[in-house]
Amino acid sequence: MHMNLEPHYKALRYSSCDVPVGIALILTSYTYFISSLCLSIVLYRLSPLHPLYHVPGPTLWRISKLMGAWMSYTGHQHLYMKRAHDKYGPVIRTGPNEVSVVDADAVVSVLGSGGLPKGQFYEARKDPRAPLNLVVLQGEGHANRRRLWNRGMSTESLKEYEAIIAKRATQLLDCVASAPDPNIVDLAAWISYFSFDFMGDMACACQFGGGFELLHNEADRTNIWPIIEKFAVTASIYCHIPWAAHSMQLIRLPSRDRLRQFGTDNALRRLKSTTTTKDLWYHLMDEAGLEKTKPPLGDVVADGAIAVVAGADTAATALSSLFFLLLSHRKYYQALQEEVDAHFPLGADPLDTGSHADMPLLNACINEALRLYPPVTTNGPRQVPRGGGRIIAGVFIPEETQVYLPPYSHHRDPRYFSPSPEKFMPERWTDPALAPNATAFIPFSYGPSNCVGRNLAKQEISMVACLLLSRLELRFAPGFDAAAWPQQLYDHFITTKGPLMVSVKKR
Ligand code: HEM
Repeated sequence: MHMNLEPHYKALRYSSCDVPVGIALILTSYTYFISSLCLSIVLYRLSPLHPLYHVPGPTLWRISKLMGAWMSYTGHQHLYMKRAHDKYGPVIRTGPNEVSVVDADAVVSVLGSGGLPKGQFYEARKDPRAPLNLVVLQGEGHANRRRLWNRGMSTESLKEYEAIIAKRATQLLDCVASAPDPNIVDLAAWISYFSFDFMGDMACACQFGGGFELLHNEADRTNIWPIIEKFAVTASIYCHIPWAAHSMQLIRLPSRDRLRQFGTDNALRRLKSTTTTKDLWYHLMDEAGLEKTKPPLGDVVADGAIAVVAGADTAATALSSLFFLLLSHRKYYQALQEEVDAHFPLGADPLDTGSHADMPLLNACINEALRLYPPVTTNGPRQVPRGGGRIIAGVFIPEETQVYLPPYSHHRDPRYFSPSPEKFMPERWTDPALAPNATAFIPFSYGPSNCVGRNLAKQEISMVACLLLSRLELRFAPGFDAAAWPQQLYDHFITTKGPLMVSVKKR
């Protein structure tokens, strides 16, 4: 029997000499390889073999951190996390090797001394071309640097800073009170100008010239604000994905480069100035000579820049949220104004800090603003070190897992803030019957890496609030959609915010 083998010979001839067929074969096998690899990773991450199988959470989050990156891109990570906690409970899986915990005891065991170190998330925030700043330092290096910062935030140091805050707060008052159209004033923008100018004075000697002068220029001519926000947004997205974070360390990021350049320029200007003012720089540089060895200039430059990043936007968000809440609740606006008037009658200086401790409503309103809209909404995670897991909130969490303790979700948890955790209720801080669980109140985090600038921030917020309430009558601008304002608070580690339009009358 004769078989016609011609077609088979043809096929063989084409496959051996036709290059596209070869490439197609390689691509096909590569695609099969990659798909089966991805599929096996996905199946492993969902399977009972994964050490975090027992922790509940949305399926897509268990599979990949791409969801985390996307949530940060939208700026709504805090809302997604809160919704997931409401659905799945206090300990949820937010990534293949990541959990989020809402639990007051965990605040102490995770963030307190003897808790968990910072991990992979903070690696992504390191600038490979500059010395490390306080936020990304760990262990002994962190403790040594923190000593300088603590001196810069002592009670005596804060006393020294009062005059710097007072000067900028008065400038803010003048700008807001003399706005060209008193019926449409963007209070959030002016407050941000104030806090950038103030942090510039504190950490970069901008009070001696060459500073940001956003208030004076009525605009951000130095472009510092978008530089910081761009860096914050970019970093908040890529630090979810370890391989992307490592690649980002290798490539040049314009916002990171500009931030570094900005720090260096400020340092040079500060070094040239002959000031004897004890600002933050004075302490970071150890100009008093209290350390055995002087800190290297590069470290101080890195910390000067992080002071502006960590201190300006956060305090501005807190102040803007405070005014938003007061304007939305006139009863409390008036009550607080009465408290301010009682402490600062005509002729008294509302910038005097001596009364702050005796102003219960002021402190309660600030706490409520920090509770409902914490300026660091989700905060960075800690990481379980190698060498065994930990029991956190009663759940075994294996080694190398990243652990978030999101302030936004803690602050709206009815176990800790009742009744009505979603409501602005300053009396929960003044009426012992309504006392919240203070351990779950973590706007400044907790433990050895908590916010070193918290007392400065409170002083700044109190001084500005007293001054504006005593000198101005504020209302939402006609037609302003106040209900939409909280939706424009975007979580990018720090918080970006929309305009807060008010009408202003002098009192
Ligand atoms: C209302 C205003 C502020 C809020 C809500 C806030 C909140 C926070 C939070 C949540 C952390 C993270 C701690 C952690 O990793 O667990 C932090 C760290 C930090 N904050 Fe603030 N902050 C504020 C204002 C300031 C100010 C005015 C400064 C002054 C320069 C400042 C400087 C820092 C620094 C340097 C760190 C790193 C501390 C360390 O790692 O040891 N913050 N802040």
